[in-house]
Amino acid sequence: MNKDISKIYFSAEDIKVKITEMAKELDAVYEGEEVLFVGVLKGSLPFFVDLARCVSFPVMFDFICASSYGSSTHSSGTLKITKDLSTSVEGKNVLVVEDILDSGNTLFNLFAHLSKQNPKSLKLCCLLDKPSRRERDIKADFTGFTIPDEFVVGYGLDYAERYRELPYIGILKSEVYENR
Ligand SMILES: O=P(O)(O)OC[C@H]1O[C@H](OP(=O)(O)OP(=O)(O)O)[C@H](O)[C@@H]1O
Ligand SMILES: Nc1nc2[nH]cnc2c(=O)[nH]1
Repeated sequence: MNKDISKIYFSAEDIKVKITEMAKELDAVYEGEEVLFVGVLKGSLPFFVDLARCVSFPVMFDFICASSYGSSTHSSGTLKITKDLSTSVEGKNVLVVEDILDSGNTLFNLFAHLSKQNPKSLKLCCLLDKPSRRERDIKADFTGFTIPDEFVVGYGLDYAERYRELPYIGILKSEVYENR
């Protein structure tokens, strides 16, 4: 285990099992449809590719690079889009694929941005949900794990750009961010 992690919350195997369950849920909703998966970079990347390979319907890929955190464990509340989508979402089934829904600031603002572009449908799929920290009225249509108010890293989730490569999701030792 990485020395900065105090506890593994979800192992690589736990994540794999959960993604298989989520893919079945998605298959039931999107049967016979083509879906544009919109990955919110950078944190969603591992989840995005693993999920896309597990579903049975045809998937198109696009990515938006949006962040409201920077090098902090608290949301700034404002969304910075550094790379927008490369295709139009108009008339398409759009599934936004995210690693975590926390304050809701990022996804609330992103949904406002995407819904203006008239997609056929617009839904949200998050691997993790931290409802106790919500500041905006937003819910995921598909959720993997609901977690308490702890800052987690790994499987795409970073702290100051580190730990994204870990195959599991764990809790970062508080001294790592308290000592910065
Ligand atoms: O609900 P919120 O409080 O807005 O938090 C959720 C957002 O925080 C993380 O992104 P981050 O801004 O850290 O960027 P990253 O994906 O590049 O790590 C995560 O990927 C979500 O986009
Ligand atoms: N790495 C990480 N990024 C987040 N963004 C919002 N919540 C979190 C979290 O718990 N961990």
